[in-house]
Amino acid sequence: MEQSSNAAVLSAENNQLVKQAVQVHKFGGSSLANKACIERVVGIIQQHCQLNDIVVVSANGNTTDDLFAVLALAKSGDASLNDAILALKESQATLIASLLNKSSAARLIEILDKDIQQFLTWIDLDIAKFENDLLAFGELWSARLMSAVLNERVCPSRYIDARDFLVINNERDCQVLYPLSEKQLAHCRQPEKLTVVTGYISKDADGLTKTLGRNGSDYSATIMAALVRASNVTLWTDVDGIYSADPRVVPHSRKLHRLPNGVAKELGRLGNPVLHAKTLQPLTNHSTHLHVASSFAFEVGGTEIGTFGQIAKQELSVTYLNDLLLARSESFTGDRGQEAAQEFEAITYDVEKGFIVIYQHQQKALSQWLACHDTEVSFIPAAIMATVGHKVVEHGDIKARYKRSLKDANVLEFVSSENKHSLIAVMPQNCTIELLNNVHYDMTKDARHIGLVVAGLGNIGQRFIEMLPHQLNSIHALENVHLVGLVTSKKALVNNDGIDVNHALEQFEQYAQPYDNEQFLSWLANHPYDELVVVDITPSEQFSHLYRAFFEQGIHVVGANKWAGSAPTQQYIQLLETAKKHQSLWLGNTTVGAGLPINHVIKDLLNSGDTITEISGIFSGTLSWLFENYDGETPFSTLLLDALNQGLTEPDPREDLSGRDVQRKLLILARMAGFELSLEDIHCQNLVPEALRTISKNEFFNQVPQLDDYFLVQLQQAKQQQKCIRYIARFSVEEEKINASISLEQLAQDDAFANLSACDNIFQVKSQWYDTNPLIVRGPGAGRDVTAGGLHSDLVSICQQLVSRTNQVKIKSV
Ligand SMILES: NC(=O)C1=CN([C@@H]2O[C@H](COP(=O)(O)OP(=O)(O)OC[C@H]3O[C@@H](n4cnc5c(N)ncnc54)[C@H](O)[C@@H]3O)[C@@H](O)[C@H]2O)C=CC1
Ligand SMILES: N[C@@H](CC=O)C(=O)O
Repeated sequence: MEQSSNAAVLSAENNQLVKQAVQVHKFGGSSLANKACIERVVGIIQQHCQLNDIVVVSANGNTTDDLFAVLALAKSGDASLNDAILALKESQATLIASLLNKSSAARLIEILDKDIQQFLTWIDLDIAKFENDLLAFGELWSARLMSAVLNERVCPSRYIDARDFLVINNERDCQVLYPLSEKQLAHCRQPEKLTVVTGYISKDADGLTKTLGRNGSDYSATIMAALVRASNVTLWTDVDGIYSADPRVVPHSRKLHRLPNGVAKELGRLGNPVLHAKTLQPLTNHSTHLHVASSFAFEVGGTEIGTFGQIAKQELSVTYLNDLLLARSESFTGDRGQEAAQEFEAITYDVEKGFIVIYQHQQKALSQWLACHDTEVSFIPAAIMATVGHKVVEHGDIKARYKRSLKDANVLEFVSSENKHSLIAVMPQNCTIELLNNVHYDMTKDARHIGLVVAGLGNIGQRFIEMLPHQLNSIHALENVHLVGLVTSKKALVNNDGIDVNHALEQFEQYAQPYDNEQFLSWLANHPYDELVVVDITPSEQFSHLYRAFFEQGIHVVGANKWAGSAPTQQYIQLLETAKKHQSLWLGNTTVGAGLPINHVIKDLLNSGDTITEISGIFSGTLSWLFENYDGETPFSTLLLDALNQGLTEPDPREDLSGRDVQRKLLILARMAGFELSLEDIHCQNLVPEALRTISKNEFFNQVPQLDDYFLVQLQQAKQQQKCIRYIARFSVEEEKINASISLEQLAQDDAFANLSACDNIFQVKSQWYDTNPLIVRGPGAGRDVTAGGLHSDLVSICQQLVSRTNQVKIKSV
């Protein structure tokens, strides 16, 4: 088979990456179940691994179960043993032949034959002595095959049987003898070959094969990370992360993008199906981050476990463990109770009340332990349900909510865990799926973390930020909104743990860094929130070109920027389609009339079945303000600079005077009203003299008095006829013919468009229902407060819509 283009990255001669920190990638059995799965994994390795990384593998698919079955048949002397061994051999041989070229396959099948012979010899001798050796074949075959496939298709690779270096004390504790294992591993690794290591197996000091127990391969991966001081471990599995409850039974569980170490450990201890407490043990002493990601959807971001700030610390999850025992005894009080809890790694306990909760299989051992203490004990079947979150026991409100949500359940005991990360309810019956769903709903219904990125910190952007603290504190829909990014044309400040909204602009000044769009988009693609909203308060066409990439990533946009809404027709339609396809929301109400609700009016008429036939009025706050104030006494140019200083005009006021700004607004409204047209279809009278159109903005300001004569003449001519001048936009449809124009008109002094407060916009809408007596929306159409306020209104509206969204759980088996 041909090598992929990525193979070069991993080839020995051309490897630039060897010196980067080592990463460990672990692939579980379901990720390696068949040819297609293994090929997917090879693709992941090509994309995500460097040559000096370590790949840890579990046994392919159900191989371990099959080996256990063979073991059981061998022990019982069942007649079907030979058939079972043959079937196992066949399935391995088929897998090998499907993935490798003929000669490599033949070589591996020959070794497989020898392994099977070895099986048979052990069975003849005494299989009970070789149980672990037999089970170890699952991982051994898997590692051997993966390494051969990598050698053939990707890069030089070598597999290592973990028993050649990994030594543990015993199977019960599985404590690694680190110095010895580290030394032995160093001998086994070859730097120019990608190492594939068997998960799940190890040996003890006597050289006997030992397994690492349930989910042992995950533990193998983190042990490997500790041995080589890896920067990162990725557990590639069949779920795309850790959820706030088991997503197989709680469909509305949320993915937890980032989990603090302590919380993850507690979750593992209390029954999370993906994480196991043992897995996290080797990572406690150094700064390795752990990722859980799906090998079936590797483009979807998984869960990162490590050290994080405030936002990640707010996450809550609900977990449970059934089939436990609640043991009560005098011996479980005081120091002796502590001792028992430690000895049996109690799930929970209370030394004042004298109880501990353990697994049912521990009953015998606990009874033996108690026998020496000569005290009464009572055992009752029990289950626990826990709400887990960073220091959750310190939050009285969460505690109260948890108790309320369990008020109808028969809870025997509530316990706050010692590490403070869980509130545990002990119940005398197994926890039902229904109870789990109800409690999960109660505990997490408000949890939906929304990241907010603000692009543009000028005139309007700064006001938006100033208003933000009050908004976040007072609007319920914004409860879980976190400011995480600030962007201008030159610099960006991004903080996954949140930017202090009260000092956002100062922090931007202090910490923002130069950036480029690629960096920005790559950060957005990997953001750790349930949703991300970008608020575009730039005047930039270039920034509007990023919308498509935003939408492709499911990011929502609130825009004051008029470029995207008035883009060429095909581009605009494509944007709408992309947003729809990826369920991205896009609101741009401030692009027309600042905060005025003209967009709501038009949408409502259309949604109700009306047909719009005309839209006309004054759509420029700047030009409204100028012509309402211009009486020929103060020069027009002085007024223009005044409007600029009040924040009414576009950053370059020629956008207003040229009619371009109004042209865009008319186009946006006409599109909203359901018509397909482009800027070129709108005839526009440009009020900027030719000589001032193409010069720089600064030069324009120097020469701005050149405007004065023209406007004085226009005003005088109008006055001679007892009229005034106003810049009017008109759009109408007659027998499917569209007329759209913008021009300086002379209006009678009592015209509806001639008597506005300075800066007001007026929108006159005619429709089938509002025909002879048109509908009018009027009010301030520009300015810092109304525009920033309008943007906040859009943000609230998006967040309200997002609250009702449920997560798409991506699990292979669901
Ligand atoms: N002034 C008003 O009353 C209204 C303004 N608007 C719109 O609000 C937007 C902002 O206007 P102002 O605040 O007056 O502009 P401004 O010029 O004061 O500020 C613009 C900001 O955008 C940033 N920026 C420019 N290009 C960028 C890029 N490519 N990437 C990232 N950031 C970029 C600049 O660094 C600056 O921080 C404009 O689109 C304007 O049309 C909309 C409704 C009303
Ligand atoms: N410059 C614009 C600002 C709002 O879009 C205007 O004056 O209307």
